[in-house]
Amino acid sequence: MMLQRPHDYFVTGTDTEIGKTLVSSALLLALAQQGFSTLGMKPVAAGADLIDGVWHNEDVDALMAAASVRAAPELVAPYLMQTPAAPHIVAELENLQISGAHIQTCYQALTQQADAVIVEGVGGFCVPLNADIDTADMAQTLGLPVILVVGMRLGCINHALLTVQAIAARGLKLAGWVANTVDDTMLYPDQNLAALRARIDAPLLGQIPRLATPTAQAAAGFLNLEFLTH
Ligand SMILES: Nc1ncnc2c1ncn2[C@@H]1O[C@H](COP(=O)(O)OP(=O)(O)OP(=O)(O)O)[C@@H](O)[C@H]1O
Ligand SMILES: C[C@H](N)[C@H](N)CCCCCC(=O)O
Ligand SMILES: [Mg+2]
Repeated sequence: MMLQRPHDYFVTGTDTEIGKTLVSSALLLALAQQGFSTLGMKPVAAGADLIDGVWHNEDVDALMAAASVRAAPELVAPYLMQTPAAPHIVAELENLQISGAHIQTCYQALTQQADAVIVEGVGGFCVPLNADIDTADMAQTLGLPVILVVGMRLGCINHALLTVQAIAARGLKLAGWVANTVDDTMLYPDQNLAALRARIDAPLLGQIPRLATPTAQAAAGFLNLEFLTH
């Protein structure tokens, strides 16, 4: 059995497009500020553009830019698919067999190259990867503590609490959560945050406002990893 690495985490979210990549990139910077070498991983990426003959995915590029060391793109993003849609559908269309064992092999190779590896999921916690496994299985296979990004908008309380239940049901530890402002016109933002704080038994690692320029640096300024548990 592999020894638990103290600074590796699996980042999931309440939905797609709610700030997982922004927070993962910010975590990479915040951990580097603490003196750790860092790498990001996006095992399953759906949506890519051909630039100068190379397929690029925005999340993968962002995670590689925020990492403190460079790793081979095929380890950082072992399954990079062209179409921005549900991964199990795209994988089938692109004739890709997504394998949890291969993802684990790539993750283990990355652990040889950095003190901290931050793995970003795809979409929410229970997104299928093929007929047999979903992202929750991937987190379980990697055995990593989970950081939950809650996209703060109306409806997020239910999504967050269901995700917390699903993480616990997989026997995984919720190491912390981040409140990321998706909709800054949401009514009663403080009360929504309080409702989540009262119900999520894990530290709140930061509250990120709607940023005019959503860079990893700007987001990292709103994170406090002091209470991050493993
Ligand atoms: N706090 C914020 N302020 C301003 N823009 C934000 C904020 N959080 C996220 N965004 C923007 O919203 C978009 C979605 O964020 P991000 O890519 O991090 O989501 P995601 O959860 O990783 O999505 P996916 O499911 O596609 O991986 C990006 O354009 C990002 O820059
Ligand atoms: C393309 C997008 N940005 C994500 N990478 C994939 C999101 C899949 C969501 C599937 C679902 O829950 O319905
Ligand atoms: Mg992302």
